[in-house]
Amino acid sequence: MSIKLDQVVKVFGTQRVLDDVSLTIAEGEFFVVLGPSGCGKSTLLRLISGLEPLDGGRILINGREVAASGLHLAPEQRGVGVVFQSYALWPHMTVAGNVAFPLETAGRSRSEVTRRTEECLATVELTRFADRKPADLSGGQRQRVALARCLAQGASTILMDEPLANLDPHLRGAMEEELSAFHKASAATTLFITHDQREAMALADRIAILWDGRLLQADAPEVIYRRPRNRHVAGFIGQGSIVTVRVTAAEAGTAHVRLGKAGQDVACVADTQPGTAALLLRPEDIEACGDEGAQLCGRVERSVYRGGFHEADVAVEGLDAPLMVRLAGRPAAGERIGLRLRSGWLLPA
Ligand SMILES: Nc1ncnc2c1ncn2[C@@H]1O[C@H](COP(=O)(O)OP(=O)(O)OP(=O)(O)O)[C@@H](O)[C@H]1O
Repeated sequence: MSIKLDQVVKVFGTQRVLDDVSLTIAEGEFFVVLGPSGCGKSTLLRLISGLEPLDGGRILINGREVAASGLHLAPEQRGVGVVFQSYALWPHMTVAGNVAFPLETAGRSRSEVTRRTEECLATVELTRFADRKPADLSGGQRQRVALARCLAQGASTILMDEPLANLDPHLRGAMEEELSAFHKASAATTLFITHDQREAMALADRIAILWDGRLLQADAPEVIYRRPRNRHVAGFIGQGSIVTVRVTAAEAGTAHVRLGKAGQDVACVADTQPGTAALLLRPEDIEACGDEGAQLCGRVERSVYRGGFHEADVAVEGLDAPLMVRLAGRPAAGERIGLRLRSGWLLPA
C-alpha cells in the first residue's frame, strides 16, 4: 500500500513538531526517515499509524484518506503493522503467544499458526525463548519478539520505530539482512525510523532527512550522500568538509571553482551562478600526494585512527575550514601534505 502525507502539521503546546511535511512512499518501497533526536520521527510514525491525531494537512493510505481535518481513522482501521522502540508486547503471554496472536486473531488454522510462529521465531533467533514471558527477556530480545510478531502478521504496510536500536552490533547486522530479505520477499511497504545513518544507508530505497520538524530531502541513499540539498543534510550524512569557494563558471551540472590556489571542476545543480558558494568535499574526493602534482598543500592539524586508515584534518592556506583527508599511514602533527582533488559537490544556494 502507498502512504502519502500532504502538508502534515503536528503541534504540541507551542511547538510545531511537524511543520508542513509532504512525502509519498510508493507501494513496496523501503523508506527510511532519518534525523537527530527530537526532530519528530516518532511523531510522524504515530500520526501515520493513527496513534496521534494531526493538526493540519492529511494522510492517505493506498489513496484513502485516513487522517484529515475532522477525520481520524482508528489504528486498526488503517491496516498497518507497527514495531515500536518500546516493543508493546503482551506481558501475560509467552514469546510464542505474542507472535502467534495476530495469526490466531486472523483465524489461521492451528497447524499454520504453529508453523509460522516457529519460522518467525527462528528468523529472529529466539526459538529457545519461545516459552518465556517478555519480562524475562533482555531489551534486545523483546525487540526481536516485536519484529517476529510483525513478520508473522504479514502486514502489507509496516511502520518501524528504531526496531534495531537496542541490539548488539552483530545481531544488528544480521537483523538488517533479515529485514532486507523479508522486505524483498513480502514486498511490504516499509517506513523505518532511525537516527543511525549507517542503518539507513544499508536498508533504504529512499531516505528522508527530517530536521526540526521539517523534511529537508527525500532521495536514494547515494543521492543524499553525493548531492545533499543543503548544509544540514551534508553535515548529518557521511563525513567531509565544507569550504567556501568562488564559482568562476557553471554549465550543465558542472562548475569550475577556485579554492585557495587550486582550480577544480565539481558537480552542481543546473541553475548554478558564478559567485561565492559552499563546496562539499567527501574524504574520497581528496587524495594525498607528494608535492609534485599537488593542487593544494596543507598541514595536519589532528588525526585519528579509524581502523584501516587515519582520518586527518588538514589546514590549507586560503580555505576557511580544514579538509578531512584519509591517509594510509599515521601522519605527524604539523606534517605538510600535498593534496589532489577528484571532484566535489557544490551545495545549492
Ligand atoms: N505527547 C507529547 N507532548 C508534548 N511534546 C511531545 C510529545 N511527544 C513528543 N513531543 C515532542 O515533540 C518533539 C518530537 O518528538 P519525537 O518523539 O517525534 O522525536 P524523535 O525524532 O522520534 O526523537 P528520538 O529519536 O529521540 O526518539 C520532541 O521535542 C518531543 O519532546
